[in-house]
Amino acid sequence: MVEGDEIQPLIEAVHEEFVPYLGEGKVADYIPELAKADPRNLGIAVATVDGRVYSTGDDAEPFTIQSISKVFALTLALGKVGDDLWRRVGREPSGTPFDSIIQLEHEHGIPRNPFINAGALVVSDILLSGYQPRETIGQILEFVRFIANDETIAIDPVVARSETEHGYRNRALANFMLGFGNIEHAVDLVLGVYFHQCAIAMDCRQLAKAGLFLATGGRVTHRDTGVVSTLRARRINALMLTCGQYDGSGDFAFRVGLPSKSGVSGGLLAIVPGIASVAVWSPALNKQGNSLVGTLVLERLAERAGWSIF
Ligand SMILES: NC(=O)CC[C@H](N)C(=O)O
Repeated sequence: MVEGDEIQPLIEAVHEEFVPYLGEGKVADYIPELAKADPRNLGIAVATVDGRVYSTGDDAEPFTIQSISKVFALTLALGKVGDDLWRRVGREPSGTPFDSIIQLEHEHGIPRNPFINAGALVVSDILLSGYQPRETIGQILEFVRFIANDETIAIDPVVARSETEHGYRNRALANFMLGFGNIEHAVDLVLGVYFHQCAIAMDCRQLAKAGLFLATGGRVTHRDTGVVSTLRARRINALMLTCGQYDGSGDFAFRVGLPSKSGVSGGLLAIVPGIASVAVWSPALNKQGNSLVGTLVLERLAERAGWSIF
């Protein structure tokens, strides 16, 4: 298994190997601001459990983390309400696209899992309980800054506004679940929280550091403290493996073999339990709405480093 100083030359080699593929796939355009992304960007960062960070390519370029934020919002919500959360959200892969509404009618407004949009909207609704949207957004941002040990992480207001103006499907999902009694706050407030968490901007190094608590069994490396219990960290990893790539989760587990979460801006976070947290960013997407080159990079990296949970 590749470790320590062997990681930097490895990620540089994998970066070089996949530069010729940049431009394949399609940048998301249903949020107009995301359509401006350059499909030729590729950044890779690896944060190891000993606190070191290795990175290459466009590793210092911030991008909005979009659905990767669902991991952090879920962690925060589990901290607030514990296993009660699972009365309102399931834990099964959906086998449908991230913004699908189809299962919600059959399943009475209970989303399949917290990583599809419907599930994340319920998580936002849970986080809103007892707080104003501004406070809730502040709590999510503070949590991300804490786990990444980086106070400079911020929300991109232009992307948040762009999605607020065009988030028709998310509005439909929230209203539909409100009709089933599985949304408790006004839809605009829930969407406000959700769109702002999706617009948290980070570069690959910051994202890899933010995910590290899932590789350490729940501990942050910069302070001698736990964020979640080891059991909860394992369970979040289990959900990332089964649901983190939407209807591409099975193929991702087959090819990469690591718990992961994707975002429609082309970011990917993958966890190597006990070893590292890996962030890859390349904006052009595959059919499932996950980074096309990012997935290939993770597949090669996991293979060459000998990283797999299996
Ligand atoms: N897959 C994603 O990253 C989706 C996030 C995006 N903000 C949306 O709700 O559509």
